[in-house]
Amino acid sequence: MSQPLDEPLDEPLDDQVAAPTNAAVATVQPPPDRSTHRCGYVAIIGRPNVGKSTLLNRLLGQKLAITSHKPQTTRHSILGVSTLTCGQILYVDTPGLHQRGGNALNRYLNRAARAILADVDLVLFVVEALQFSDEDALALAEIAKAGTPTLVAVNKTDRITDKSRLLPFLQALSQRHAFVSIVPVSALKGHQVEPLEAEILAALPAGEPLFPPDQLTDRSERFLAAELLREQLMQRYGQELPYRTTVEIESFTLEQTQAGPSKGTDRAEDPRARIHALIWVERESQKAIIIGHRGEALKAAASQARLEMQKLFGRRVHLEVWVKVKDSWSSDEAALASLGYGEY
Ligand SMILES: Nc1nc2c(ncn2[C@@H]2O[C@H](COP(=O)(O)OP(=O)(O)OP(=O)(O)O)[C@@H](O)[C@H]2O)c(=O)[nH]1
Repeated sequence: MSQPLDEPLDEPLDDQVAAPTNAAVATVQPPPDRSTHRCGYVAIIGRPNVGKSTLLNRLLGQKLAITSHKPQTTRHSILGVSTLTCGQILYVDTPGLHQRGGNALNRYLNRAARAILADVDLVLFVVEALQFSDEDALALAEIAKAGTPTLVAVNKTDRITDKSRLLPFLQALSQRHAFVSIVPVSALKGHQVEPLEAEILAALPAGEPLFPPDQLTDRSERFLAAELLREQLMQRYGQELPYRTTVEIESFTLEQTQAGPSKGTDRAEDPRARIHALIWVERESQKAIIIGHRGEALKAAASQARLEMQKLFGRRVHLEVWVKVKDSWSSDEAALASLGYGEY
């Protein structure tokens, strides 16, 4: 059984729609010598909810990774490409390392984070100012095991009114591991992000760019569409329900909205994306909650997701969303693999 939306969610294109460009360009002064051009992979690691995805979006200068106030929003690693005048930084956002290793999804998330740690040039370890929990210690233990050079971003400094409290925290942190450096930041407010970026760049090996300068990610629009819909589920529904859901893009096609070039230009209009998405839940009762009274809840979520997709893709989007029940998808390894959680 599936539930379509009453009406298509196809509204006029927002004037603010921007193509995915890399707005972080030229935040660091280029060194005169071209041979110092740097390029490398940086894994963003930390416990759930510490602000990894928010920091990645800030470093990229635009939203790529989804965020919410709930822990474990990130389930897939995602590559964000930041092309600067004197280097290219390839950020890998990872699912938060966590202790609750219980079900198949959690085991998958930990495996994913560990595999990435061993395979990058630099680790950006994100912790929260004045907080160092058992989960942070667990993440640091994994980092130490991998032996990769590590820089720390001490995030959420905007929450600390008495900044003098930070110094002893930073000193204690420096005793825990031989970090390359420790930089206090606020990903939310954008404080100290440029000095952090300069430190990251300086710690990368010399090398030519691996991606074209206008490429923001290696992930497809299809993948990003699923993530943007899942973000709405994380942000809008109760504490537990989002963890019992996942999103699958059943079809993603591009259709030309006009036969020839747009009026007054010699360029054909960008093709519109036509997306059919499935939201998988584990029980009929969850399906009813996702859909809401007369479909209002689902319609609001899908409508916002569609606007976010248009912003990221820089093209019009027609989105149809259906909700289906798949029993215990999150605890079954085979079901996980069928939903795209099979890389690690
Ligand atoms: N006050 C404050 N809040 C922040 C900051 N950075 C992130 N947050 C908030 O912290 C919450 C979690 O942020 P995310 O970026 O989703 O965290 P994450 O580490 O990617 O989370 P996981 O997906 O669980 O791994 C969100 O509500 C953010 O708005 C910050 O610098 N200051």
